[in-house]
Amino acid sequence: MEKYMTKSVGLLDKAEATANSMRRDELLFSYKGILYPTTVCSPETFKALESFEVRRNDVILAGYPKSGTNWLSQILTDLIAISQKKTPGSESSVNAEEEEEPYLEIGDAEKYERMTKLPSPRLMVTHLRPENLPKSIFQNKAKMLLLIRNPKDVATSYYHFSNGLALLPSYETWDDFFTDFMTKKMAWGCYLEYLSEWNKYADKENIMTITYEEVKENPALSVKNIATFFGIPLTEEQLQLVVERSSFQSMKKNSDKTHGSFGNIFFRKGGVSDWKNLFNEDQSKRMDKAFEEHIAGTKLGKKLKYDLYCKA
Ligand SMILES: Nc1ncnc2c1ncn2[C@@H]1O[C@H](COP(=O)(O)OS(=O)(=O)O)[C@@H](OP(=O)(O)O)[C@H]1O
Repeated sequence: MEKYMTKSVGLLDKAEATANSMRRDELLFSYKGILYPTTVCSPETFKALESFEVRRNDVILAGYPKSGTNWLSQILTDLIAISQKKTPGSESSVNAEEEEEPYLEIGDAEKYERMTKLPSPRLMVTHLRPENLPKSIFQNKAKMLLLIRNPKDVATSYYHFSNGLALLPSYETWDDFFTDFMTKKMAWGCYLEYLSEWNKYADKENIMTITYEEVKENPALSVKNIATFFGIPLTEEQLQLVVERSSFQSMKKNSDKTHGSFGNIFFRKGGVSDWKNLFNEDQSKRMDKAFEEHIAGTKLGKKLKYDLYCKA
């Protein structure tokens, strides 16, 4: 059997090879009204996920695609290592035997059985909407970090990602992508609906919401707050180490180890406001209107500071 540096890279490599021989209209399938990539998700896995038992001390990161989940996942991995008295990034902090694809809904249906053998705390990442997560997450009150990002940058990042990977439908023009983004044709569903659904959970005490923009603005304070939420004490030195290792430059530099040949696709620009290079005035107004209608007045809507990050 081939050996990959991480399970995720192996899975992605295979998915890309399969996707290369598929027609564009075969790349996504619909499950309970939401589209997902055929090469990495399946109805069997979704079915098996329903009865997965989440433990109270599992660490869960939820975020729509392109909201910075790889970034926050790196921060959480290091914080978990620290909580286990290991040095982040050291050989002893990684146990390849115990590794499982961290994205909950990605992989084969047997993964949940394998995960029952993993020690606590298990880190899980998901792009799913809350109603499609296993009920045990909410019943067992596992702590969850909900990551959100301004919708214009999410769309921009998603556009480049769709054209960078074979497993997602690619687009000849940004205009075509924008139309699909606004009409619910994205893998993992419509982002504004995602925000609206998660907003129903935003007041729960076991959920902490954080924005991509606030982590970018003040990474040290963000890491500190995340550690406090998960009950992980940190020395100043450990805090600096986590911040340093999770900077865009460090992660991009290290990406040949973590993401193989996909590094440049997952770590593209890592900034705020790149949307200004793609959106025309009309598209910008259309997003403003949709945001105003569906999200602006909600708790998550306010947290996104839309006027600051999405208006010229
Ligand atoms: N360390 C760090 N700092 C700042 N920004 C970062 C970092 N790591 C990843 N990124 C940016 O996050 C975007 C990808 O989001 P995801 O990781 O959620 O993508 S994925 O859906 O899991 O593929 C994508 O955003 P864009 O650069 O705007 O495309 C990544 O570059």
